[in-house]
Amino acid sequence: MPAKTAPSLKSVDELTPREARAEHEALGREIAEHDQRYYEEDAPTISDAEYDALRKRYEALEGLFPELKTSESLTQKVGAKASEKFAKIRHRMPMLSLANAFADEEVKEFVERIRRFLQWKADKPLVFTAEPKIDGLSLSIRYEKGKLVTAATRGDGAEGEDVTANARTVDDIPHVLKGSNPPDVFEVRGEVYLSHKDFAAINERQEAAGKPVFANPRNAAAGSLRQLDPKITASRPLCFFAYAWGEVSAMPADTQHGMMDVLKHFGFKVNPLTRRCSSVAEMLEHYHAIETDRANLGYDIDGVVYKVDDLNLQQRLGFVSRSPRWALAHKFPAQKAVTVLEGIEINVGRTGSLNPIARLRPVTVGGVVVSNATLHNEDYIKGIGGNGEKIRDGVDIRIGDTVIIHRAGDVIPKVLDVVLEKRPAGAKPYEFPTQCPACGSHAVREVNPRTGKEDAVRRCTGGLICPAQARERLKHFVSRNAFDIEGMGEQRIDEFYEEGLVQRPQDIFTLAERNARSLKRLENREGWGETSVRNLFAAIEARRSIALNRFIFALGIPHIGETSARLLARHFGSFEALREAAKAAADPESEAHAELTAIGGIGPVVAEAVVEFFKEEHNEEMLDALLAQVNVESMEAPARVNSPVAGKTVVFTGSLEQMTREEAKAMAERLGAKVAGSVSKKTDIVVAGPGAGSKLAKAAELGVQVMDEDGWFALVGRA
Ligand SMILES: NC(=O)c1ccc[n+]([C@@H]2O[C@H](COP(=O)([O-])OP(=O)(O)OC[C@H]3O[C@@H](n4cnc5c(N)ncnc54)[C@H](O)[C@@H]3O)[C@@H](O)[C@H]2O)c1
Ligand SMILES: [Zn+2]
Repeated sequence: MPAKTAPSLKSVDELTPREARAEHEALGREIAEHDQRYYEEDAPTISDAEYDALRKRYEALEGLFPELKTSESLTQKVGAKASEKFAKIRHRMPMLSLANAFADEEVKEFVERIRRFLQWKADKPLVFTAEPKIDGLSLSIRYEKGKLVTAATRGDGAEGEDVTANARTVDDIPHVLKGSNPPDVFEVRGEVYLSHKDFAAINERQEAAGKPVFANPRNAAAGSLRQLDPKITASRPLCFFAYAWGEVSAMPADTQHGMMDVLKHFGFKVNPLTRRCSSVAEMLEHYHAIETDRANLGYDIDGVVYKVDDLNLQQRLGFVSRSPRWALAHKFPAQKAVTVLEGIEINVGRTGSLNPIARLRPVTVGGVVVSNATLHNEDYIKGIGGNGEKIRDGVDIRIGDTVIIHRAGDVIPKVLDVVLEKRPAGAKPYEFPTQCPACGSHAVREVNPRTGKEDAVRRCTGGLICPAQARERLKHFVSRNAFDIEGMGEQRIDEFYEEGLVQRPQDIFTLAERNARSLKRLENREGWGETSVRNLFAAIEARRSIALNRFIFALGIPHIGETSARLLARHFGSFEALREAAKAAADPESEAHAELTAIGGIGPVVAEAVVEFFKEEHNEEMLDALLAQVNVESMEAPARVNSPVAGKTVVFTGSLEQMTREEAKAMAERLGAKVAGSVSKKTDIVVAGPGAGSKLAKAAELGVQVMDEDGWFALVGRA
């Protein structure tokens, strides 16, 4: 979090020049930090409305103290510098921002200003276009002789990021201009955005993969376009609306709306809600119509953009520092409403997170009836969350409270504040459940061993038996490095789960038997035949016997990846031994507990997860049923490996050329070494390939033995 500027209690005109300078400087720093998060990292920490308020104050300071307005001022700048991660493209015509307005009155002033500037007669109509302001990120696409040659983000307006390969994966962006006679050079500009539906799907996938979710569709769109790997961009269904242009060798129209028709002609989508207006009243009418329709559009917009229609007049009007004089963004007010919190429900996510949902007395916000809102997490309700995730210090949220809800562009509204004066007598602090409402298992907040901090999210420990998580867990269970059942992909699991055929892991192994008995036979499924069914059953049969490490990994115990599974398998040799030890280790004073935590490579977090897993009665039942179906192969008691690296800790760094990282790791482990991710005093050997950086430096500093790949092979042989 940036240092929050203490909100000055004084209005701008009460400040001394010194105070103004100090505040201007502090605000500038704060805004720059938000810009960095928003433009560079695609992860803002404050809402756009809050950001706009900071900007407004900053501009007001410069308005009254013009000496603060230097060329370094943020009022002179657009966006943020292009990221170093990308190649740069210099814009032949700068990509600018837009002046903002919030009140209807400001729209009137905007039109009057333009009339004065052009000395336009009072009774002569002046035409504007009014169109939705799409909340995405702008992109400039250059076509030469009708062919797409480059695509760049706005960056700081002068220079953007080269995202050509990524832009080519967007369906709405033609690779070749359609229609006839495109200008030799035609730079098309517009907005890349994501629909609400696709945004929700992307976040679901992010969550399922344990990756951070995006705050809103804009960030998700920006994060998706600004990828170093165009394949990732291609997997995200980005959309594009064209609404402007940069360099054009021969202008094909002389009005804004005429240019929209041209863009359409060349194969672009242009927004259908664009209107021509010839008075302020018409502009405002269209603004309010769009505002009312906003929730039904299926994508985020954050206002309406007015533009002078006549391109000659646009030319005459020109620019003021960072925005054209002929355009205005009329933003929608943040949408807030007051209602009563009637209850709190806990929704269990696909990865076991317990998500609190506010049940609200239905209330209309911006034309939409809202009856649910997110409460984020336990700490948010308690009023102790960090990271801006709290309403106000120490203010908790209780059932019966009168609350202020906020519906921003995002899809899920949130509870923003509590009206404490209206708290009913006897309202009690909310007790967050410690058991999963979906399966009854314990729900815990993990402690990050590195920071010692509790995770904000409470998670169900039910794993495979929790219906809320079952599908994801089943997918993991059959995945490549677990049971690896051919023909049981993610989609099949989804189908079988929905049809009630496979809901628990053991069901997979009774599928053939049940099929033989049932009338509802797999052979009768659409697109299936005897052969496909036979193949599936054969694939399942082939896995009735499984290696111990794979079996442990397949269980999906939190924090047990392949490596820990292998370590546990090697240490205990059989599943029964592991199970017994884990149960005995429930007593933290026990020998078994000491033994578990002493296994090399198994830290306290993993040990705790193992203990928790075997503590659950549901898991025990599932295991009994599963073990009645499959044979878990025992492992030889760990052979004392006799190799020059046995018992040593090895770190691989840099790019390896003779083996993959995984191979290297497997090899070292086979030879009895422990492979670590970072260099510490405990490290014995660092194997460094080309490009090794900080780890190499650290090794030198600690005096750790360093060798290259050849050195490694010389030491351990090519076995
Ligand atoms: N929350 C944060 O931390 C944070 C930080 C930085 C910026 N922001 C947000 O970004 C805004 C400033 O960004 P900005 O400089 O891009 O200005 P802007 O978003 O207010 O307006 C300019 C942009 O509007 C877009 N646009 C969408 N539809 C358009 C249309 N039909 N015609 C023309 N342009 C259209 C273009 O991409 C253009 O670059 C702030 O007002 C704030 O809302 C938020
Ligand atoms: Zn559960």
